[in-house]
Order: sequence, then structure tokens, then C-alpha cells
Amino acid sequence: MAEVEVRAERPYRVQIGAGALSGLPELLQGARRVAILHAGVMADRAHTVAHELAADGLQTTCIEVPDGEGAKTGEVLLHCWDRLAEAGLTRSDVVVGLGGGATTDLAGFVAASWLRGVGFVSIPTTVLAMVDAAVGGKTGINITAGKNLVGAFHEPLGVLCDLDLLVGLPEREVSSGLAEVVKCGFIADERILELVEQDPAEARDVTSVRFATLVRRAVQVKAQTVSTDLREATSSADRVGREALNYGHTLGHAIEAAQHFTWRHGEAISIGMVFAAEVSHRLAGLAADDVARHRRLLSQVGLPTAYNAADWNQLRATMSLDKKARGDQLRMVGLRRMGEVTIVDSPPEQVLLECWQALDPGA
Ligand SMILES: NC(=O)c1ccc[n+]([C@@H]2O[C@H](COP(=O)([O-])OP(=O)(O)OC[C@H]3O[C@@H](n4cnc5c(N)ncnc54)[C@H](O)[C@@H]3O)[C@@H](O)[C@H]2O)c1
Ligand SMILES: O=C(O)C(=O)C[C@@H](O)[C@H](O)[C@H](O)COP(=O)(O)O
Ligand SMILES: [Zn+2]
Repeated sequence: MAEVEVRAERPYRVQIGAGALSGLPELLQGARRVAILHAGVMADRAHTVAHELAADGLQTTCIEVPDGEGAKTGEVLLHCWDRLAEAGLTRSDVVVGLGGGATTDLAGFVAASWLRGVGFVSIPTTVLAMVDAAVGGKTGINITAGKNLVGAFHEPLGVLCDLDLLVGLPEREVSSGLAEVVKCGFIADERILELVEQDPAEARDVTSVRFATLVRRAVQVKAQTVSTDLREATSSADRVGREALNYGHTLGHAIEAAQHFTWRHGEAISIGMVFAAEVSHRLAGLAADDVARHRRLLSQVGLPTAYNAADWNQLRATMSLDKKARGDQLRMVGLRRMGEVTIVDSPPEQVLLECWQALDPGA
């Protein structure tokens, strides 16, 4: 079992490996009641876990939430609060999130907001949630105007990445998660890129050693980045903190909103990273070869790199609501070279338009 520590205000461990789920009782010490928020696809697993915890004397409540982004809404949040009230969940009790990143984002926000904050344990069940969403304490929901516009920072007590849970995950979801893995390669750990390039098919095989190594290395990048800048407070062109993890998300999130949150997050971010690489080439010195490497690598893991299915002006307006923006100033994460992140401040509109046009499948 691999372990990665996140040095938050209250440090916690991310446990990665087959059977990691067995670490749950230890994380619940001191709790009397536990609410397990889970996606429908995890219903059987949630009930099994609840029975095991009940056998240990805990009072358990399973709360099934809608699939995918359907969980990250105000209505679902209200429903969960009502269920926690019925269950009598107190400040010494714990909310568990069992599912993909949408479920853990919602569950984390339920934990952050209930009684102004109760304990939270994250049990991610997709690649994307293991390497990214479950780690680092960003929680929240979407509104029509944009992705994750309402939320809170709320660190978990621990994260259990049980690789056994990934067996049977659809290939499209594996690819989506690999977008965030490859992102970690672009921004901080070139070894990740090499591991994918050496054998892309094995990189997509969730039972392979290569895949497990990729997950661990991506979690290490995430943990190190958030440990130095938990609340995304550090940012300048030469010293980029947590914002580095937002590489590709300025356009990516706008695409998700334009597609009414029906797209896979990693697919949107893949296109967003190609866009960010094009911007970086024009404004931050990223070599043309590295832009081509973005397209090649992302395609190798089954991700889209071209897009023209939305109106540019609409996307551009949504990008202004990105959390990195300050006033009228758009700020994007860029790359000077692989592994060297910078902030691109107020990119000229003409350059953005050119980069958008470079995404056209016919370009
Ligand atoms: N908080 C953060 O730091 C952070 C980081 C990255 C992404 N996110 C968020 O995470 C979300 C995307 O996460 P995701 O890609 O996991 O999406 P998701 O939660 O929608 O899960 C994807 C699909 O996989 C299914 N699924 C989950 N586990 C499964 C399993 N073991 N076997 C088979 N099917 C399974 C789900 O039911 C869903 O249909 C987005 O909302 C994104 O904004 C948050
Ligand atoms: O953890 C972070 O910080 C990230 O930016 C990771 C992203 O991959 C993730 O999608 C996150 O949810 C985006 O956050 P947001 O603040 O842009 O909503
Ligand atoms: Zn993301």
C-alpha cells in the first residue's frame, strides 16, 4: 500500500492500493453516526460498508445521490442536509463520500456546510477522483453560470484510494481520469509523461503496475502542491501555488458549462490543456514541439484534442467567471516549458481567438 501525506492544517494520509477501503474504521474513531453519500453505481458497496460499520456499533445512513454532475446541485445539497437532520448527525460524526469526483465534491461540501463543518472521509471510485478530486479539500457544486462556483475548502480526515474499486470502470472514465494525471506531468512531473509515452495501452490498464505508479505520482504532485498553498493564496508569474493545478481549466470549465455539464470533466480539460498550450506557445515561450506533445499524449490516452461545438463569445464570457480572474482581468495558467508553470495575465483577445481557432478539428 502506498501512502502520501497531505500537510494541511490537520495533516492527513492518502492511502493507495488494493484493499485500501479496509482503513475506514480507523478514520471513524470517535464517531457514533456515519452518513455515506454514494452514487447509484456504488449502492451495493455502500450498503456492505454500512453493514460492516453497524456491526462495529456505528449508526449508519446511506444517502444515494444522482449520478455524475447531477449530484452537484443546490437541490441535492438541500436533500442531503434534510437526511443528515433525520439521522441526527452531530459535530463528532462523519460524512463519507463514496463515488466519483462529482460525488466526493458534493459530499465534501455537505460535510463542510453541515453544522458549519463535520468530519469527512473520501473514498474515490474513479481514476479522476483518486488522483485529484478527493485530495486537497476543494468541495462544491455547480450552478448554471459555471462550474464549482459555490463551495468551500474542507480537508478530509483521510482518503482511501482502493484500486480494486476501479476494476470494471468504463474505458472512457479511465481516459477522463488520465487527463488529470497527464496534467500533473505537464505542470510538475515529466516522468509521468514518459511512463505514458512508453506504453499508452498499459497506462490505461487499471490492473497494471504502470497505472498504479501513475496514480501514486499524480497524487504526490497534488499533495505537494496543495501542501504549500492549501487555499490557493500564492500566485505570481514566478511563484505559482495551487493555481498550477488549474492548468487547462479556464477553457475546460467553460466547455463543461456550455455542454450543460453533460461532458466528462477530463475530456473538457484535455481540450482546455491544448488551448492553454497554444496560449503558452504564443505568450509564455512554450516550444511548438511541446504543444504537439500535448496533442499526441492526450490522444494516446483516448482524449479529445479538438473542439468547435460552442460559440466562442459565449465561452469567453463564461471564462470571465473563472476563479483565477481578478476583476476584469483574465488570468490563465501557462507553461514556459514542461514542468515550469507561470501565470498568463490578461492575454490579448486576439491571441485567445487564434488559440480557439487552432482547436478547430479542421485547422
Ligand atoms: N475537488 C477537486 O479538487 C476536483 C478535482 C478534479 C475534478 N473535480 C470534479 O470531479 C468531477 C469529475 O469526477 P469524475 O470524473 O470521477 O466524475 P463522476 O463522479 O461523474 O463519475 C464518472 C462516472 O463514473 C461512474 N462511476 C464512479 N465510480 C465507478 C466505478 N468504480 N465503476 C463504474 N462506474 C463508476 C459514476 O457513476 C459516473 O457516471 C467533476 O465535477 C470535477 O469538477 C474536483
Ligand atoms: O485542486 C485544485 O486546486 C484544482 O484546480 C484541481 C482541478 O483539477 C479541479 O478540477 C478543481 O475542482 C478545479 O477547481 P476550481 O477552483 O477551478 O473550481
Ligand atoms: Zn480538474
